Amino acid sequence: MTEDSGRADAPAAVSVHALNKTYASGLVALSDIDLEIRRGEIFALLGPNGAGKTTLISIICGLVNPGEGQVRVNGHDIIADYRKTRSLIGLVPQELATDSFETVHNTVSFSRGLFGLPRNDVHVEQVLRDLSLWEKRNEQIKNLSGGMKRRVMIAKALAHEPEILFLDEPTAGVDVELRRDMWALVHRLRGQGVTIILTTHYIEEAEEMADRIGVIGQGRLILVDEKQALMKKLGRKELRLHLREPLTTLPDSLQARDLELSEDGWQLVFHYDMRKEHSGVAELLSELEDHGIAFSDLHTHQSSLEEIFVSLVKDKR
Ligand SMILES: Nc1ncnc2c1ncn2[C@@H]1O[C@H](COP(=O)(O)OP(=O)(O)OP(=O)(O)O)[C@@H](O)[C@H]1O
Repeated sequence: MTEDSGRADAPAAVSVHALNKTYASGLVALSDIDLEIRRGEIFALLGPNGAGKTTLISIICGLVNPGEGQVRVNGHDIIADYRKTRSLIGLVPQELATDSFETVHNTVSFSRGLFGLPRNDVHVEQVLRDLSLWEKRNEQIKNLSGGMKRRVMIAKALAHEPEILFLDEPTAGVDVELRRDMWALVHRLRGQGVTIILTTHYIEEAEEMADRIGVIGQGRLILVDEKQALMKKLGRKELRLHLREPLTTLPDSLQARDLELSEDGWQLVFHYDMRKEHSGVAELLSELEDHGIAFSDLHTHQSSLEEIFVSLVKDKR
């Protein structure tokens, strides 16, 4: 920890300004990203495959060259102060680095040395114990199961006591036990003041873990919000009623509801918040009955992540 951490005027853990990235192939992976990640928070970058999450965190971690724009880590520029910013960051990548003849303990201990830090067996032991790797400390990495290798990747990322930990798709293909251990570890680290940034394409994962969520789609940061506020926006469900007789217009008393009539007049679509105790569905159905509007079929539908992104992007325009 630096002496200025926790101060109200301390720089953000990560500050990204006007960042653009176009790969050599011509693919625009990031467009005009502005983002501030606060110290000590758990921030989830949520987006579908190919949205640009890995590109963004790889730039912050110094693994991919930024195109245009500025990225600062604890106030230090990632290019001008590369060594400094890299030493503040721990990264658990999506891909497993496999097949090492080195032992678990040495791998984690060497990783610390790569950042120019002195040996610290107490810290390494703590990290290995936290990740249930202590019993395996003398195993060669190549002999470990996939789950254990993933634990080693996390241990390596923590070896140099980073202030900011990046987890790229941390639970993709991970067993329940590791998932649980990982979340416990994340909460412990947060308790120590570590900033945690994770990428995910699961709303549930972002919901379970994060203080704030940034939604990214097609290289654009669509919105950044407190988890509670965002989950409210994402919790919309749709009820679709197929009518017995087509309607030409909605009765006046129904106009105020979040209700749409399809163009052909055969369907009514009602949007409601599944997180609210009173969805309004019962009232709607009884009002329809009062108006003599009968339906032959109904079904409900919860917006998929993809649709939510589409609607969020649309709302932005
Ligand atoms: N080295 C590269 N060269 C060219 N294009 C790339 C490169 N790396 C990624 N891309 C492309 O950039 C876009 C963003 O990829 P990125 O891996 O950042 O997305 P992501 O949100 O992390 O997706 P995923 O969850 O699938 O990892 C994708 O269209 C991807 O194909």
